[in-house]
Amino acid sequence: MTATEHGTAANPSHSTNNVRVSEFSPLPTPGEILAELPAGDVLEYRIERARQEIRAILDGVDRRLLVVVGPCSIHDVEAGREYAARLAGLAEKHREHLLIVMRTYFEKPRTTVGWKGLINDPELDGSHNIPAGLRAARQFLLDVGALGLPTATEFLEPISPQYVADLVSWGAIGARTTESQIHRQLVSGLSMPVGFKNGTDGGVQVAIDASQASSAPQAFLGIDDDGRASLVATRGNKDAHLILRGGSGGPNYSADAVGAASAKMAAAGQNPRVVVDASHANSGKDHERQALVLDELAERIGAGDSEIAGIMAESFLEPGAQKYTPGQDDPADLVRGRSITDKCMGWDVTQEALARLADAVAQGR
Ligand SMILES: O=C[C@H](O)[C@H](O)COP(=O)(O)O
Ligand SMILES: C=C(OP(=O)(O)O)C(=O)O
Repeated sequence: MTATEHGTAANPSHSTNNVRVSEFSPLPTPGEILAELPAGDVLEYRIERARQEIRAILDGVDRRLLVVVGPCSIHDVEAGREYAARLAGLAEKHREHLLIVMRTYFEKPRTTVGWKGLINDPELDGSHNIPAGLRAARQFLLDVGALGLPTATEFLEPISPQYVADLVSWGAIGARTTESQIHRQLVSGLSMPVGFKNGTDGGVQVAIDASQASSAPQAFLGIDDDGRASLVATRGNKDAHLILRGGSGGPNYSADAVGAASAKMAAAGQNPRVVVDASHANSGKDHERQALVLDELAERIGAGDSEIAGIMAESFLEPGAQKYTPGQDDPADLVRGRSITDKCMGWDVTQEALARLADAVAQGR
């Protein structure tokens, strides 16, 4: 007789299922949450128009620069709304040269453990009130949309997009999940342009493969609007593209690195125009370096670069970041408008960096 963790091999009626699951808590269905917090015709029209504009920039038809900018993560919706209102002003000011899309990131991939974002833990205390998180994320997207500002997010979970993706104009798959078949399949069915980050080791081939895989039709397991497990058949996403974010070997935003990555995308039959992330490994996660990276990119754009379709930057009301551990730290002690995940550029630096990018586009495109 073999002893096991839960009994003996002689006791076949003992369940072998969900041995390490402590709870299943049904969520409201996507259909229920969408009915509670509907987009409405005006916002749907704006989102579709923003997606078309982003597509045109990625294809080089619209000569503006796509600028995906905003907090590393949304943890305080009220501060996030203030940031959005300020950014909407900049979007209007620079609309001739920049298409500004706000980072509204609600799901954080962690290197090990840590706060996983507003959807997973909206109360920042480890209580994981996911129904409240889904509603908070959706309400935030509605609020930002009402300002006329398009939104961008990372899709990290295969189920959460059903609750929020209709309100998103640009999506990303992160460096830690670009190689995942689940995420590539997901992108093949998403309605907006989606960029794949290169891997955390700096490898771009995984993102090129991802772009190819997601542009093809796929069939996989997912859920429908009623939350039913479903076979999902997709048409493929023709607007997949590459995001260069640097890697463990260092940055990859130099003209040579961008040129090489762009040529590899073209050779694979994928969009050669790329988005360059000034943050993450391209700035060594140093928020002050982000502005320097953006200036270098602006210089090249001003000199006529045609490979950079867009840039990404992490920015919030206050510069830097503050350490926060759910269940240990008190949310009441947090500095308002400062990131609790990666370090962000502060507002003043952001304004100046975007103004220089707009000037560069005016000069070079
Ligand atoms: O942008 C976000 C972070 O870089 C990513 O989520 C990893 O964060 P961590 O290394 O702090 O877990
Ligand atoms: C997690 C992010 O980036 P990366 O996947 O490049 O680490 C991000 O942009 O928030």
